Amino acid sequence: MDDDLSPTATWQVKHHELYQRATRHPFILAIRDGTVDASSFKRWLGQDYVFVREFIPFLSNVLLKSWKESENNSDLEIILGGLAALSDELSWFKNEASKWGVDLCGMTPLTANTEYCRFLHSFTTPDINYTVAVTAFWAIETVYQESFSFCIEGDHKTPTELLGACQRWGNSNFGQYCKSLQQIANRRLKEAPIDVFRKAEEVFISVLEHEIEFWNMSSNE
Ligand SMILES: Cc1ncc(CN)c(N)n1
Repeated sequence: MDDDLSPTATWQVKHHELYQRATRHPFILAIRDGTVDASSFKRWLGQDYVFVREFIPFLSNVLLKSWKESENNSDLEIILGGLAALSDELSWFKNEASKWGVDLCGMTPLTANTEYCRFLHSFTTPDINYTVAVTAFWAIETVYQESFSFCIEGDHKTPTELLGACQRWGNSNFGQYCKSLQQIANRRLKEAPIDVFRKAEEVFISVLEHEIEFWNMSSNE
C-alpha cells in the first residue's frame, strides 16, 4: 500500500474489485454502449427519485453534524451547496419522468432501495459522528460521478435521450464537487481515532455494496 495515498484513495485501491463493480456496473456499461433497455432506465428513474427524496433528511443531518462538529467553516457551505442542489435534482426527475411516462406518485421502493434508504436513516442518530457521515456522503456521490462520467467519456455510444442523466452526474463541476468532499473526508480521517477510521472504512464498503444492489435492481426484470 502506498504511504502517500490519502485514506480514501487507499480504500479505493484496497477495495478495487468492489469499487469497479460499483462504478463499472453492467447497467452503466449498457448505457455507454447503447444497449440498455428502456424499461431498465425507467425503473432506475422511478427508484432513484424515491432515493433522492430519502437523501434529503440524510444530507440535512450531515449538515447538522458539520455545524456541530466541524472546526472548518467551509465544510458547512460545501455541504449546504449539495443540499440546495437537490431541489433542482427533484425537478429534473419530475421532468424526466413525464418525458418517459413514469408515474412518480405512489412509486414504491423495491427491496434494494428500501435497504439503501434504511442505511441512510441509520446516519441520523447522534452516535454516528461527522467524519463517518461525510465519508458516506463522499462515497455515495462519487459512485454516481464515476459511473455516469464513464458514459460520456471517449468513444461512447450513449443514446442521446440518456445524455441528460449522464451529464447531470458525470459533468466536471460535479467531479470537482466530489473532490472537495473527498478533501473534507481525508482531512477528518487523518485526525480520527482508530474506531472512527474503521467505522468510516466499513461505511465506504457498505455504500459500494448498496450501490451495486441498486444497479442490479435497476437492470433486472
Ligand atoms: C442510488 C444513488 N446513489 C447516488 C446518487 C447521487 N446522489 C443517487 N442519486 N442515487
